[in-house]
Amino acid sequence: MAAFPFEIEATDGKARTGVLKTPRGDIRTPAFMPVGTAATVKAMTVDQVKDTGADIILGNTYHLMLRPSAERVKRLGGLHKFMRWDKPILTDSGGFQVMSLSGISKLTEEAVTFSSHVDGSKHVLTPERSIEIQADLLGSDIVMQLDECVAWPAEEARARKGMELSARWAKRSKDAFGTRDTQVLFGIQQGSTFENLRRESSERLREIGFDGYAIGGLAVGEGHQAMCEVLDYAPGFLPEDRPRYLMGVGKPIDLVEAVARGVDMFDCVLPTRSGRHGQAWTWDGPINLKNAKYAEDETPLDPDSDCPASRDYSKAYLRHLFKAEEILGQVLLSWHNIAFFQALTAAMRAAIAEGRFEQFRRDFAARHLGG
Ligand SMILES: CN(C)CCSCc1cc(N)cc2c(=O)[nH]c(N)nc12
Repeated sequence: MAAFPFEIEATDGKARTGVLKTPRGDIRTPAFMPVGTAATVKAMTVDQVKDTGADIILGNTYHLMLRPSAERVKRLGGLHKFMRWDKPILTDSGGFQVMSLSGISKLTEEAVTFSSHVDGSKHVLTPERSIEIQADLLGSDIVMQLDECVAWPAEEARARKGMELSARWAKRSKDAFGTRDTQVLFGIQQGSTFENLRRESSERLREIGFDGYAIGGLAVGEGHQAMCEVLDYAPGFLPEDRPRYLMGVGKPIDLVEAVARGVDMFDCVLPTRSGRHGQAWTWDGPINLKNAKYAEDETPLDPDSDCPASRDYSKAYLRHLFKAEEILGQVLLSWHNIAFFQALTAAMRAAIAEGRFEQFRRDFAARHLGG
């Protein structure tokens, strides 16, 4: 019996909508998880994040083990208490961030060893240590196995090596995690853009058995088209009665097209990172608020939104804040963008429940990409 029941309430084609029930609260799927890398969703308070409708946020093993250290977070009561977020948290296992953020790093069968991008200190991350950090020290609700995300493009032989290492680390992660009744462990499918490798990765993960399955190795530069081609088959290799989490994705159109192919959960830094740089995501596509055409535009980003950042502030004021490099601009636009991503997943959940997802998918693309 899985520790977290996953109840699929409706399907429409390959799209599903449901609820992942956890001790800290229900996660409505399709779900977008705001990224809270260093124990904060950047530029937002936890109350603002909650206000957007987010049911779960992401934390990061890599960042928190370096600063303030996982042991200190533990001494301070764990990640939920430390950052005052009492709903579910999913933590990534750290390997991906090591390869993309740290200085010198070495990857062997045993571990990833690397130097901190913060102070150059040396660190070792094994599947066992990553589980200890996530499950015992940070206290996250959804724990990710340690994996190797192979860079794109990859030769098949290289992709196979990474997939096989990740599968061996999946077993070590599961053995280290053991059985727990208030936390769950997700395996991560690898295999780059090779169907046979993705199938084999999935078979190995299913043999080991996980409470949920992530699709890794995408959103690494392959582009929307190539990602969708992998998603035409990759989700279907995973158990249909467990959540499927597409890591690091993505733009609004990526979420819609991935939901159409059977994905349930997403995380991406895009809404917060682009918000800090003046890009607002809307039903009509992204807009750059620094553009002079908004200088005296008194309309809000979305008058129909229940998010104050979307409903109550004029584009002219938001543009002013960015031109003046006022911190409030970054706060309001991060808040608006996260609220938009939550409104998008809520609209998809409703469309699937009402059997009209294909129409939603067509209408969204026409309006959002229409230009
Ligand atoms: C804040 N987020 C960007 C971090 C969580 S998602 C990071 C992340 C992104 C992508 N694209 C691929 C992978 C992957 O293959 N494996 C792991 N462990 N993490 C991944």
